[in-house]
Amino acid sequence: MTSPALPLRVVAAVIVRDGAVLACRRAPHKDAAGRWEFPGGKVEPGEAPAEALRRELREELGVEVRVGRLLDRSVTGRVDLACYAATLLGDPPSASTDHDALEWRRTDALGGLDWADADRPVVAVLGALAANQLAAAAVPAPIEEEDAR
Ligand SMILES: Nc1nc2c([nH]c(=O)n2[C@H]2C[C@H](O)[C@@H](COP(=O)(O)OP(=O)(O)OP(=O)(O)O)O2)c(=O)[nH]1
Repeated sequence: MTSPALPLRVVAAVIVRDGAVLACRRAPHKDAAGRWEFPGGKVEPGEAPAEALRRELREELGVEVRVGRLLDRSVTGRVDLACYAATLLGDPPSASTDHDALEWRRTDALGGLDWADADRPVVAVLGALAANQLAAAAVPAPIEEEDAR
């Protein structure tokens, strides 16, 4: 008898800068090519979510981030996606190993993109946040490593 596949534990960063967030389009060589998402990836065994997120952003965008609050965690199909607000510690990324387009957008302008199904809940959360709430969420929580374990 086969058991249902376990959810895939994925973390993603909503990087906040000057009132906008970074949306990324999956490159042609990735699954779900052409769909928009927030940068991140799979959590490895034994890794804390914030640690996985910092590793993924270093690998794919070449940036260092400070991880802030958990904005949303939802399971959609096989994907268990936890999205954290984050801020850049240096310059913004100019390219990605996993994406063929990077766009800074205000949260009220995210709806026009073709988002991955798993990202729709966080896009709805972002659409309902005021600019000051978004900025506050990007400030790191003192217990960031414990969030959403
Ligand atoms: N990074 C990321 N992945 C997402 C999002 N929404 C969503 O459904 N996914 C899915 C796509 C993939 O099935 C999975 C994560 O894959 P990935 O390709 O980004 O992760 P990875 O770097 O660890 O994987 P890999 O290239 O080693 O296979 O989660 C999102 O907003 N960000």
